[in-house]
Amino acid sequence: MNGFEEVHNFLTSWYGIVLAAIVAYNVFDYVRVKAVMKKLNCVGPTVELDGFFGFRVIFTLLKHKREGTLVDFRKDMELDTLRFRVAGTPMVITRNPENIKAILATQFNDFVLGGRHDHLGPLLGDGIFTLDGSGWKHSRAMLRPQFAREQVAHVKSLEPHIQLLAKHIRKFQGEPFDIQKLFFRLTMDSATEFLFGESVDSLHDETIGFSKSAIDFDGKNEFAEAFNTSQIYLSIRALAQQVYFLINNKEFRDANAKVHKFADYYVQKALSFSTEELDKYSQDGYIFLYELAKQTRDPKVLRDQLLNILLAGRDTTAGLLSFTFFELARNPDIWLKLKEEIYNRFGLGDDSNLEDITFESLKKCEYLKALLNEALRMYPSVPQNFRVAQKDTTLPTGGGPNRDLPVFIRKGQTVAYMVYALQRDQRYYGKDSEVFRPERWFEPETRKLGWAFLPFNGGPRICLGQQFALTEASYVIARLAQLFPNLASFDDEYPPRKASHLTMCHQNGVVISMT
Ligand code: HEM
Repeated sequence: MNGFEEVHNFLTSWYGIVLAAIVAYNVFDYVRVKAVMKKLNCVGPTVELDGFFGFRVIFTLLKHKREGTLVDFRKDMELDTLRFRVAGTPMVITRNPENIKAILATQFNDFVLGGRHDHLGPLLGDGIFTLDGSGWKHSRAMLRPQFAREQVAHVKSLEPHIQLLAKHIRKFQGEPFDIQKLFFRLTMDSATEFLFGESVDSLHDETIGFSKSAIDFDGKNEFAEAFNTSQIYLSIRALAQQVYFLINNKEFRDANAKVHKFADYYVQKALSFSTEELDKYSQDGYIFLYELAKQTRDPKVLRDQLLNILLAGRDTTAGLLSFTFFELARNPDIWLKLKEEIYNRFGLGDDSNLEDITFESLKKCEYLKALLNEALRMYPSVPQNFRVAQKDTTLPTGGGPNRDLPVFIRKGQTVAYMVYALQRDQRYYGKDSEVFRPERWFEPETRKLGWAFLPFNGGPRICLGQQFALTEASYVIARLAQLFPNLASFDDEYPPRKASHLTMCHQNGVVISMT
């Protein structure tokens, strides 16, 4: 066979055709991308050398996850914006505030949530947190008014949960305990009460004299645990990206079924009431489900939206409280200043006037506000997040030799934005950006931060529960300062190891003592 015949045979074989198609596709794509980049007046993202197709990155990420340093990975990267591959899949990451503003606000319509609906769908269905486009718009329009009304009212309903939390703390009699575990139970109880009209009472247990048999219906006791289990699987599905469907075992499906059973029970109860009855029951206290049931009678819509909000609001608030107490316990001077403010405004001890602690009066506690800002800066509950380009587009800056030209983002490209890294960047927070210092929030520099402080996101998808969360966290902190003036840390590791699932918390808990 001569050379010509060999080439002819290769080109007409199946593998020859496949290879030629791949080459042709890549040439066509290259030419197309060059033309689009010229039209959009931008350059390609700076590409980081990432070894063989970026397979090394997977091992690096897993190592960081195991060690509780996943969010610290990339924090100190030299460039603001770059592209690297994770097991062959290109990913652009940025911590530049201008780029983040473009993704979330000025070029909002160029980006979508990507695979979130597939990853979280088995538990959350179609709701504000999982939907894009018109489905999201509709959800947001429906849910927004509920938050405006709720903001003012909800501190009173927190007090019974605080009393239970205090019982748990007292039972340790000054010995060290993990307060993070208790905060996760507290926020589950308060969130279920606010959303469904009845708490799952996960803080009720034998150790403080409650019997487990005191339940209303089958499934209530299992709910909190099932929700936690399901959330772990959801975070693994989100990590698994395109192969998310492989994570779908019986434990996950059973946990979802238990959560749905619980939610369905309350949805059916709400649907059995007329509008007048719903109004009457709401008079005693705000119930999210009952307000929503006045707008829609569709049980699936009600269930999905409630679970979306529970997922968005519960762990985030528990994480904020846990990190705040972690730092308070390590910093006696900050704890002292906080107590001074709380005692001056609301008094001290069991007999302080609870009526004085309201949404409005908490907002006037400037040191408490600075403390929460600082906790959200150093430990944002959502430390990194993703969007996917739904068309060829650009990010405003980070490309070219001086890293100041617009960067090309192709359709389908995942862009990760690193809030944790951004909020510890010395360019915005100064040389002591790694120091927990609430006082910085009284300095003029922090007024100019703009998009460099983003714990609640920005743009049209900004957190709906921001005021709700800050009010709840403020109330819990103020009440604990009144009830337990003495606080000590038993965590000897700093910086703390952080577990990063869908949200961030302490990998090893927050061990403190309180009396
Ligand atoms: C410290 C507490 C909280 C933090 C740090 C926080 C942070 C965030 C962030 C970063 C997002 C954007 C997620 C994204 O678009 O990918 C978000 C969305 C959302 N949050 Fe929060 N959140 C907190 C508490 C709450 C609470 C208590 C609620 C409700 C009771 C809530 C309800 C929501 C909802 C409904 C969304 C979706 C908004 C939309 O997509 O239009 N959040 N939150």
